[in-house]
Amino acid sequence: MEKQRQAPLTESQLINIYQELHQIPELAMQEVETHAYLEKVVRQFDQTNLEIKVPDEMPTALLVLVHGSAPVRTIGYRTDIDGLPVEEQTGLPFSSTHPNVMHACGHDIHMSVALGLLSYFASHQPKDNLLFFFQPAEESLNGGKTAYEQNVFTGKWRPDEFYGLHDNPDLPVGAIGCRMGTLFAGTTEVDVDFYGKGGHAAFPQDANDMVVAASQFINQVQTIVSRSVDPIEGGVITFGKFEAGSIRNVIAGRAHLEGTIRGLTQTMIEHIDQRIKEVADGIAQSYQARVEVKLNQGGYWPVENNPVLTKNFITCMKQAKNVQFIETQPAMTGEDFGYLLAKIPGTMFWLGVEDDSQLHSATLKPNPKAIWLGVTAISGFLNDRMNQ
Ligand SMILES: CC(=O)N[C@@H](CCC[C@H](N)C(=O)O)C(=O)O
Repeated sequence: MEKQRQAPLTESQLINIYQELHQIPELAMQEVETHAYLEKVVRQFDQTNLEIKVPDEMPTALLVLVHGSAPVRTIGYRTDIDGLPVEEQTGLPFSSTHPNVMHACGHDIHMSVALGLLSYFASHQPKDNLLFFFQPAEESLNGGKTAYEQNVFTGKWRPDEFYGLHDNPDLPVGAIGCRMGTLFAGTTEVDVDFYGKGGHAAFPQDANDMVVAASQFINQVQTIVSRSVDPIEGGVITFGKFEAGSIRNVIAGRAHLEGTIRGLTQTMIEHIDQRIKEVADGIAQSYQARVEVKLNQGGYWPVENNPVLTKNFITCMKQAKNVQFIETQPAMTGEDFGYLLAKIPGTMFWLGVEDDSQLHSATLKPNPKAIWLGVTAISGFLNDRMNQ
């Protein structure tokens, strides 16, 4: 018989938590205030079946194990906790209080859902063990991979299967989206540095202008996806950062570019990586410049949903009376949960937050009603899974 304990968090308490978390976004591996907030909330739950671990190797991570009543497995639930270097422009009364940092990817929604689930299972002891992993550094620095490599998931802290969500502004509020196979792309971070010769703006013949070389490079890489990638498979190359020069009348001797490459298979990512290097070398040669290309995939592997667990997840969500389930297409967003799913089988899925703004936008305003709907849908699934 399940023992009733202290009441789980209510919808309005969870929305309040979301608004408080929204105000304190922090960048990858710097999530000190967020970590303290999460730990404070978790310690207010009924502790009877809870065990908390803060790994020495990753002090902003938080693991909470809910001991089951008759466990046959440990089910993992992962949420990311970091923000982005974006200056918020939502005008919300609970906007970020941290200059130039914002929860522009909805990780505040993710954390609130996880806390809702955890508070529910702290009050209603699950049958299986449940492991909640509050993961730092999803947006950069691949916190998932780092945690795995630092043996955070050892012994009783290793889940047998892993689940995690990402919010989606294009889906109706509270809808659950998922698909068999690849959900998200793999990504590679790419840095390109062109080195030439600075000089006076008036004497271009004595200099070697890297604004021109890097601009040509940017134009030419646009042809990689349009001319070297199978259109049915697709791929993405975006350079979001271009730095060169210091003043109008000095020719820049250096240009620095930062971008991201995306593909739905590892083969495609490696193909695009190779073409980037070739284009950069060609530009360097034609402009008599030197170029350095650095590619780093880290843990951003394609997010491959496990066939058996995902079929079960989709079936359960489709059958749930209170859940709107939508079968989605693969997306070119990246996620270091892809690395964890390559090590531990599981499923990633979307939670609709219905908004006109896109992820990573300064005006993103996810609909907070998604939190309660998400908690209801996912706790239903987890209870279902534990009875199989
Ligand atoms: C869901 C989402 O937006 N994820 C990020 C993941 C970052 C990937 C990595 N830092 C890169 O840029 O390659 C995304 O940008 O898709």
